[in-house]
Amino acid sequence: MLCPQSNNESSAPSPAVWSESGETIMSNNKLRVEKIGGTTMSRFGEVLQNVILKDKNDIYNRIYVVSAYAGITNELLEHKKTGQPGIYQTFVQNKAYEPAMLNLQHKLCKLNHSFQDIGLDIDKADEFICDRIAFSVNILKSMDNVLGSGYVNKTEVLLAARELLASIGEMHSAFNSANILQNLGYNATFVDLSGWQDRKERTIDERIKYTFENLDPAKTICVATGYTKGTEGIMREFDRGYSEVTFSKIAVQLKAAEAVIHKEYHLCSGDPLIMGEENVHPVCNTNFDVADQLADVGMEAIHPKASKPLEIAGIAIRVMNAFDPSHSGTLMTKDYICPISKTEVITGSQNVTCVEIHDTKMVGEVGFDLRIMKVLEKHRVSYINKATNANTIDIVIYDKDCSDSLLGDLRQQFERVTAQEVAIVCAIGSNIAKPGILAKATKALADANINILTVSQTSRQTNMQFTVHRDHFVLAQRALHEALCSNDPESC
Ligand SMILES: Nc1ncnc2c1ncn2[C@@H]1O[C@H](COP(=O)(O)OP(=O)(O)O)[C@@H](O)[C@H]1O
Ligand SMILES: N[C@@H](CC(=O)OP(=O)(O)O)C(=O)O
Repeated sequence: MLCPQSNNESSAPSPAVWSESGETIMSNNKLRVEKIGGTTMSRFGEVLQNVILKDKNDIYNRIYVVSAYAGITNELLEHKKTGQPGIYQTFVQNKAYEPAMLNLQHKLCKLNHSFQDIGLDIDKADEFICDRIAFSVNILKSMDNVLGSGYVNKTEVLLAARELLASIGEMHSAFNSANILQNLGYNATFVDLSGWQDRKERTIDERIKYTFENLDPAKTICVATGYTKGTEGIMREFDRGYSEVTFSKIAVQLKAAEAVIHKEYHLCSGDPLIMGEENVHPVCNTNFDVADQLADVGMEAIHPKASKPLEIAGIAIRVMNAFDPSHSGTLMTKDYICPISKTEVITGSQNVTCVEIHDTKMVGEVGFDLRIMKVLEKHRVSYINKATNANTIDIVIYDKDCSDSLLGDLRQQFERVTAQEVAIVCAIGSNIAKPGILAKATKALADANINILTVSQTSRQTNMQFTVHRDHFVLAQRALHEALCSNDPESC
């Protein structure tokens, strides 16, 4: 893989100072808050070497915010991509959740054993997770009883159960990681933001402030749970991918110099799984707008609700490949504009539907679109893309949002409403305002014999989006990458 090393050093703000009320009033020019994703956490031996202990003379002033090991939150709640039910769904459906919890306990203890060689104290780790699971089962039983009584609001209790279950995965991985570091002789602290057995009501921000008030990251490596308990409910507000929200809130509160995300891939010029790793190159620099464009089609280099507060606070995000430690990763800053006009990333989604609303009364009717938007709002559906002409509006939405009731409501109001499963492919860049770049993209698709169903680009010129037949998803991305990204990997 080509690794263009551009100038992507972020400029560090000045040192942290805590006020009497505990607020940080100046930036901490040393502190880095670093999030480690679930798949990466499962290879913790490599994380130790490549990330945490990479430079043994510079290990402090780091707060690691960790996700549950790969697949664990899927088992606790439901599969993030397929929706396959986990323990939470078992609880919701009033089925036997206790054996499922014991099964999970067995799995987590087995996972513990896989970390024995890198220093995990198996007895302590097993005791920790078994205690927490036993206690969680008791809470679930109580919730079950309360639900059975019929006196309480079911939605609220189920939400609390979802919070409790979600927290188990991150308690486990954070406890283990701190324990391994301690056993290797480092001063490390398990920072438990799960609010375990804490009766006091705190918001997420209050809990973060309260927990970090008495910690000095300059003297201890902090390993924090990606889950934070708060009165607003991290699951209710953000749901899956919540570790990045904890990560972002810590970075903002402690005024970190940089917020780093360690993943199993670089943010690349194209999906390595589609283009082949050898055909893509890491993106060195980009901006938050590009990150939002990626998230809109499901490639969450960072959760949009996590990136926004960082963007507002002026904290740069660095996305790194934990398994390529010599590469400085992708630096995202607010104002970055690629000095030359070029496409930085090709991405897309094949889980989308194009809803076509055709109505001969549309032409010239002021506010026609508003009626469509009201139906979408009623069904709480956010659209990815919209294309329009005199009598037709096409709206691209995720398949999971295209329900019969949504289509039914649209059909009641408009002449002809059809839905077609499609794919969306995007050519994204902080500076793609170049005459001919759209022509080059459409030519690449035409040369690959791909018919474009809809096309859209705003005048800000950061994202050219094409809707194509779903069968063309892979071919379209390869064609666009070949035409727009393969020739100038060194130029960022
Ligand atoms: N331009 C790209 N660079 C890197 N990965 C990409 C890109 N486009 C799509 N992907 C895919 O996105 C996935 C990572 O996206 P992400 O939302 O972080 O997933 P996860 O939920 O698995 O962490 C990778 O599995 C990769 O196949
Ligand atoms: N484990 C949680 C939180 C999270 O952010 O995980 P990951 O970083 O692996 O996406 C989830 O799957 O939602």
